Amino acid sequence: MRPDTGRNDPAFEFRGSAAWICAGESATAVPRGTSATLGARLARAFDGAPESTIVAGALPFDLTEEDSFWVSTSPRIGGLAGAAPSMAGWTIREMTPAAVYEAGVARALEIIAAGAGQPDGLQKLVLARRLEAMSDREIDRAALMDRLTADPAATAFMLRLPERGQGPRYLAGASPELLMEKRGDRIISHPLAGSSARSADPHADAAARASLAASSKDRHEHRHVVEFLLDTLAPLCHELRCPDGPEITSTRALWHLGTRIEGRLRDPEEPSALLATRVHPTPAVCGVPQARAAALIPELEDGPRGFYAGTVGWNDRRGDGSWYVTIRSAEIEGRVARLHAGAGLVLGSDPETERRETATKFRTFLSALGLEGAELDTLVETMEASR
Ligand SMILES: C=C(O[C@@H]1C=C(C(=O)O)C=C[C@H]1O)C(=O)O
Repeated sequence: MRPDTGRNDPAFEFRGSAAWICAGESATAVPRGTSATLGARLARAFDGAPESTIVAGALPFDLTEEDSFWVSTSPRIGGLAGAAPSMAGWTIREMTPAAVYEAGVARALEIIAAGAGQPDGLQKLVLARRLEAMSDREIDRAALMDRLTADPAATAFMLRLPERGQGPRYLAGASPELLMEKRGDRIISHPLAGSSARSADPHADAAARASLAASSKDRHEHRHVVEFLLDTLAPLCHELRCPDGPEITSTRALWHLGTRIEGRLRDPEEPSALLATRVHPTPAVCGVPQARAAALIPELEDGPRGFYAGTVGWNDRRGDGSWYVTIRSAEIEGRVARLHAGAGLVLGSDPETERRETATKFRTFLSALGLEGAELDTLVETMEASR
């Protein structure tokens, strides 16, 4: 059953495994700007607004580019969703051919190898590739949102973006990664890094889980993210804790290494949207050192990330809210969905394995588009096999 969100096309909508929140009738756009002015724009949006007001939005990967925010004075909030109507008729184009992606990975690995042992050498880089899915009809966003909700391990989102002249544009996805949640003075971040494809065969699935748990390469990849978050959050918190090592978490398509980090803020007044900008971009989507990685990404990728690998979320009057890493996502414009997927590279990564990982990561959104079963398996296998 679909949640009764009151309207068919809200400016924003988030659905988790147990609750949903979406814009009411009165959503208006927050004036656009970059993260440098976000605090002031949030304050203005909440100034004199009713208690129930919520601001929701998306921050791009590159925080010097403009974000996209909505304010709703009468958001609708409720308990659970469900079901998945079917969709059909897709043409898929790999915008980043396998060979181009692998060449980018190989180049990044050379840079990592050349910097090994040097204090400011590149240690980790997340490289993404692109895919376009074109439907033979206008994409049914309500059906898509229902299908994105199918995985209880992820939070589904659909958010209207500024138009670019080809009609309404949306950011949609099912993110399994919590960047920042704030309730009062308590914060949680649950980074993921280190991945392995799941399998329909229970034995193969258990083996994939076990080999991820034992993989020192993946643990190394993961440790970068946790260390970055602990270092960034430490000055903001008077209490900060996390388990000694990562746990295994999963979505329907992937096993991941994950670590739940919890803290108590020194300044509980700081809005969750701004806390999200402080920790973004983590090495789960960028790299180490951060500035070096952020400069290399546009050089080594074959197109701009836009809102991919940024963050989406919402923020209420008290500053409480939840922000998710914009992955397993796409931009939707008319009949076209533009997908991105990336993989973290460290010393010891292999270009072909990383390319396979991106194919698996595309699976989440492609299955939400209605591609499933043998059709989806064949598509992902072709992507894995193509050269
Ligand atoms: C970059 C993506 O995912 C991120 C990278 C991961 C990895 O490299 O193992 C795992 C989870 C995410 O933090 C993506 O899905 O596009």
